[in-house]
Amino acid sequence: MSFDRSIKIAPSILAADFANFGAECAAIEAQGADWVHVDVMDGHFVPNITFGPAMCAAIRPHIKTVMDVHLMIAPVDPYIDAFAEAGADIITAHVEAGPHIHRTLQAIRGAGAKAGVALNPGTPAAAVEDLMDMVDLICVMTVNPGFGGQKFIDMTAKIRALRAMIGDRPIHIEIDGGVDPTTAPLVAAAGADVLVAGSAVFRGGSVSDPAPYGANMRAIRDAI
Ligand SMILES: O=C(CO)[C@H](O)[C@H](O)COP(=O)(O)O
Ligand SMILES: [Fe+2]
Repeated sequence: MSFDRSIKIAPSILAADFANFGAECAAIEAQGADWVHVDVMDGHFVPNITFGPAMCAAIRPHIKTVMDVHLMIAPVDPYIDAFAEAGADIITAHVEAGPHIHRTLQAIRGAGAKAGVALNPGTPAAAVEDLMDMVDLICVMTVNPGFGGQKFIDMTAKIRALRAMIGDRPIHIEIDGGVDPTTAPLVAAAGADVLVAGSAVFRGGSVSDPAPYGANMRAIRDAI
């Protein structure tokens, strides 16, 4: 995976048809998705449960681009190898998920994946200041994690602070939650390059009628 600073759209399959994940991944890629974002929730770190490494391994053959795995679980470390073996290109852990995020990021890279760190809306940019040499991606949550379809929380000041902190290092800034044609231009202007969008991409479409996925992604790109 080479570094690319251009704007990328990463549809979250949290908004896909849960009975059809493989076909949904293929459909969003065919419609122009740059990455596929996979939300793993444990009912403990966040108040919702989704899926684990076996599901990631099952959808991996249906993803040609990048499988971007967002872990909303605690603890993280016991599961890193399983998600790496499932084919995750990027594994993102929350800074709030445990006391040893530095060790977690080392373990993610050690398992052969790119390392991401996520910040909840209530966590300041300064929480990752000493991790700049440990991360490939910083995920700024613009909702409180746990559910799709929530209202965007403005984190543009945090994104600007992170962009300044990153300087010319090859680190992505990913935005997750409530991204749509109205909010995407704000976060892109602040310095984000990866836009996760669930409901705004999947609305109106299906595997048998995937054209709305493409139109929804074009609407986001055109708005930026
Ligand atoms: O991590 C997440 C929620 O915790 C999801 O990736 C996010 O909410 C995307 O969904 P939407 O675009 O519908 O807000
Ligand atoms: Fe996510």
